[in-house]
Amino acid sequence: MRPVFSEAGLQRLHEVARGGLLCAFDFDGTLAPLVPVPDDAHLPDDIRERLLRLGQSAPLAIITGRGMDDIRPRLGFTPEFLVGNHGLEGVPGWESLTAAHAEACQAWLSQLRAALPGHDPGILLEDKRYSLSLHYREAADPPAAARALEALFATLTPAPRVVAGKFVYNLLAEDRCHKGSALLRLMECCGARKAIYVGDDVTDEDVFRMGHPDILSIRIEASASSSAELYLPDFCETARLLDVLGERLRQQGARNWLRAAP
Ligand SMILES: O=P(O)(O)OC[C@H]1O[C@H](O[C@H]2O[C@H](CO)[C@@H](O)[C@H](O)[C@H]2O)[C@H](O)[C@@H](O)[C@@H]1O
Repeated sequence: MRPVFSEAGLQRLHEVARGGLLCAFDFDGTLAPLVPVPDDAHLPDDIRERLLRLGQSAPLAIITGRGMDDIRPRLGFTPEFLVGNHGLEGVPGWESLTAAHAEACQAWLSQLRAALPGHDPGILLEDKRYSLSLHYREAADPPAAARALEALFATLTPAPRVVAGKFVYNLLAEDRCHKGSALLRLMECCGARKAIYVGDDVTDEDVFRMGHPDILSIRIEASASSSAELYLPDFCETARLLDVLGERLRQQGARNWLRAAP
């Protein structure tokens, strides 16, 4: 992994920052700072303004683990593509696949609601209809809560795909719909030549590990185990990345081809 703000990193950024680029972002930890309570997360005004400016030069996609009903009001603007539930919701053409996910979630919900009262009260169950998140950031003993949750997941039927994140476990139905396949589908839908994808967590690795030659992947925070090509040291550098990317696209005369010319 190389830093974005290095000679080699900027060269890669400049290579992709031309017409035909789709700019895609994760939400929590990438566009919005992480906060202890998931419901308190918000998009900072200065990031929203930068995204609106960037959106004049390239189509925007937000691909988040949150449900669609949750993410939409947090943005305060409408990107060309909004994908929720780690790629399960909002991808054009995939609408018929969601019913099986909803059914699996209902089964897990009733089993978890019966079992969770015996566990740390700091564990938070987030029902996102097509996937579930179990947060343990606020547990009295987070490592013990994580171990107890993992043991509990092993008893669930049908067996979920468990993806660990930042003080969270995501329960997903086994499927090929994930952030990586969602991004490829969005590129196909809008005819994007290249994409840039910025994310910070484990489900973003579904994009990074594809190693797709037309996708420049950027992780927030360096990590030896990540497959992302470049990194930003922390969330505070997101604004700078949006500025540099936007400026470069403007210099290249790039236009958001999905919007009518002004
Ligand atoms: O794919 P993302 O947009 O990054 O969403 C991933 C999960 O984000 C939220 O949880 C995370 O952010 C919370 C707010 O900062 C934080 O409290 C929590 O510890 C993090 O795991 C969201 O609640 C989940 O539904 C998303 O899957």
